Amino acid sequence: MGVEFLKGHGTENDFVVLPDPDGLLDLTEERVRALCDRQRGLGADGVLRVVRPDFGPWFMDYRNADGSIAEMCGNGVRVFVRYLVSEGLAPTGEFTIGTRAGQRHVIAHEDGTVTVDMGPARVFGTSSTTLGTASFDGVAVDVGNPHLACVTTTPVASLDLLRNTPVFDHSVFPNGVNVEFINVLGDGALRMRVHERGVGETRSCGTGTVAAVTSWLHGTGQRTGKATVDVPGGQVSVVIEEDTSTLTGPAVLLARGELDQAWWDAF
Ligand SMILES: N[C@@H](CCC[C@H](N)C(=O)O)C(=O)O
Repeated sequence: MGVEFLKGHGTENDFVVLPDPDGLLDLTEERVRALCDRQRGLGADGVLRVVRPDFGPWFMDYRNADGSIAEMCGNGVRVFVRYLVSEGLAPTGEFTIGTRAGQRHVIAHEDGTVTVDMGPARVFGTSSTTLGTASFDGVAVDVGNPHLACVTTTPVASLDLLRNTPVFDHSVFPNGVNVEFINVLGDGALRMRVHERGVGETRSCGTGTVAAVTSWLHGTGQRTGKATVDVPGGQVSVVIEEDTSTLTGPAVLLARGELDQAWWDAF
């Protein structure tokens, strides 16, 4: 028997899902890197290991494509929830899951979309980033994981995030940072591109969209509000409240199979 896997995505932020209810898989950094590699592995932005702890709700063990561990992944939660519901491990409707950033209340809707209570989005300062020769000012936002969310009038479609890696201030972000570039399309309508810590550019980042809306509101002197966020992989909706935030968007499972045991054992 090989290792069971599924492949899924949330607005094209894609994940390998590894069901591991009893926590038996030895998910090393090297295995994560191999799984996420788009040539020698299945290819993904990250891995979601599905674990059932002795106490408490199903736990999402999230890993970035480079093998690093992150506290939270908003798109990952939606895909994780879709997996639990499709397997009959959780009901359509409301329940709670565990993440490294704490427990998250979710709603699995009948139409396949998922709403995630993302917890508070906390502004903890301002900073800037350099991309190539251009500099962007932004707001530092903690959504369980760190973000630098930069609202800019430079069309985000024109940015070269493939050849350029955002340079950031390590004294503000000692553990690295996810960097968002945001255009305001209208009241309550944003467009975003993102360079994720531990991955590179992705086609969507759920926590990043929450940071983006928080940054836009902050810039307009508001603490609460809502917006849709267009990302290269689709669109999500974000609501920012005083004490918490929610993210709603699609979640897709597209394949399942078995990893060859010899391939797994090679790492
Ligand atoms: N794509 C995720 C965020 C994943 C973690 C991030 N790369 C980090 O290191 O903090 C999302 O949808 O939120």
